[in-house]
Amino acid sequence: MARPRTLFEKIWDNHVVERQDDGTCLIYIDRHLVHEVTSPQAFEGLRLSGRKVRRPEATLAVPDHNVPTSDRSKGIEDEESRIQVETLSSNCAEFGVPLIDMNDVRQGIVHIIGPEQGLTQPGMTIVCGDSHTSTHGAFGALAFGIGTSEVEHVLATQTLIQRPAKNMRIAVDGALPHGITAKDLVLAIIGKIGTAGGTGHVIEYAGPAVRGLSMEGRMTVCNMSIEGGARAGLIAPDQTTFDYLKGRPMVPKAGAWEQAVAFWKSLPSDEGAAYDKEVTLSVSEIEPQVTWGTSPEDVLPISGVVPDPAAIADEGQRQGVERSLKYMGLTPGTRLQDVAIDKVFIGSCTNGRIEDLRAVAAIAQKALAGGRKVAEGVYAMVVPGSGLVKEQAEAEGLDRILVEAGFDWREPGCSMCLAMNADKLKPGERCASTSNRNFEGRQGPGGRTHLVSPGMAAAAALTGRLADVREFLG
Ligand SMILES: CC(C)[C@H](C(=O)O)[C@@H](O)C(=O)O
Ligand code: SF4
Repeated sequence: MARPRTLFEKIWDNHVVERQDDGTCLIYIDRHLVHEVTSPQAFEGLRLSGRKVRRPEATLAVPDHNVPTSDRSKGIEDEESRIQVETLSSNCAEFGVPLIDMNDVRQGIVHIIGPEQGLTQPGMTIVCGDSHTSTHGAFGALAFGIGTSEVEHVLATQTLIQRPAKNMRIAVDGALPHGITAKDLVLAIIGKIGTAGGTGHVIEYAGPAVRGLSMEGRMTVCNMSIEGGARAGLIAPDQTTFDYLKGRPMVPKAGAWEQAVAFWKSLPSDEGAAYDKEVTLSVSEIEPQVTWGTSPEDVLPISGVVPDPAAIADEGQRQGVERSLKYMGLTPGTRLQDVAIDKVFIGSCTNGRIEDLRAVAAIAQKALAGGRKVAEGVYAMVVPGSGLVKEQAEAEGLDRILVEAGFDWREPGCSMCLAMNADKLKPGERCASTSNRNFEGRQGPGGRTHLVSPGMAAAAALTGRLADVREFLG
């Protein structure tokens, strides 16, 4: 009998074009997503060497990082951003690459539109010049970020030179308690394994708590694999996956659909497949999570207090925490729930999907019923992950609830996840954010980021401090 293989090994084996003695492989790439930040030099490289794009139909481009989230009819005010976005358009026109442009209703964050359009499918290899390409692993696709020179290589050849990653399995037991989401789950995982925990590995998430997640939740988990140091995240495809994909524009139709599903069902890891590293976590007791420092692993339950560096024996670690607290403007021992915030950012490829916006609107509606709105002095923005997410939210009336409750309803894009557009924190401002990185300056120079789930971000907006979302749930 054949050796039992993991999901990762199956996808890898299916895509090897050539294997060298040292294990390095040339692998075939099924889909290539492109955005404006990491593609200009790649197209320039093609131009200089007189090469074409090998498979334009397997490539899809969209501007997301530099687009404004305010009215777009006047174009982009910031010159650098405007040039980035215009360059993407002209490169796509020149090389015949399909483009969803800024004014197309399907425009959005690259990792939101791939799944939405059905470009992302189980068993595929998917790359993009962006670290959060790991998001697509939620569908059981091997998806990872690449650098600009690799973007050029894939554009020119539809292949990539890679060494196989190691296999890591994270099994999540139990069921998520009421009010606890995929975001809390992945933050808790990173808190446990650390930001280097997955280094050199592809993480396969398994266990009942993962199986019980919606596709949106699975994307949130896989999205942050990169923050746990992993090359990619993977979740075996199942009925939840097939139901999400069915009928999407780019998935196989009619007879080809049944064939595709039959193949997808062969992908999950075999019984007895070996992993290089295994971690088990139980979530039945976990609380909503919130980061206090400048790394995603600096995470605690909302009932916690700001850690005290004096209690840390290791000098390097102690200095790291001291530096984080200084940057974050936090005092050891402060209850996290007493930390006042200035801004709230709801969006990003981690939490900018329809389910996320529904969770926020549900809390806003409860608050409104109790006569509450976004707290005095707090600015809370909601940035849908794509134009289609925005349209869906508006069809459900979520925007009206949010606006009535005092939230700002914006146009889709990366926005204040990394502040490459006009949406930025001012120095010293503190933000509850549904994004994935709380690095120094990530949301604007001197800005302070606390990573939370959408419900927690809504609770922070309504109370003006880091708050426990469960206070708002019946
Ligand atoms: C700009 C881009 C290259 C970057 C990434 O690779 O992830 C960005 O999307 C981010 O989230 O930091
Ligand atoms: S939303 Fe944030 S994390 Fe996602 S691609 Fe954009 S900048 Fe990167």
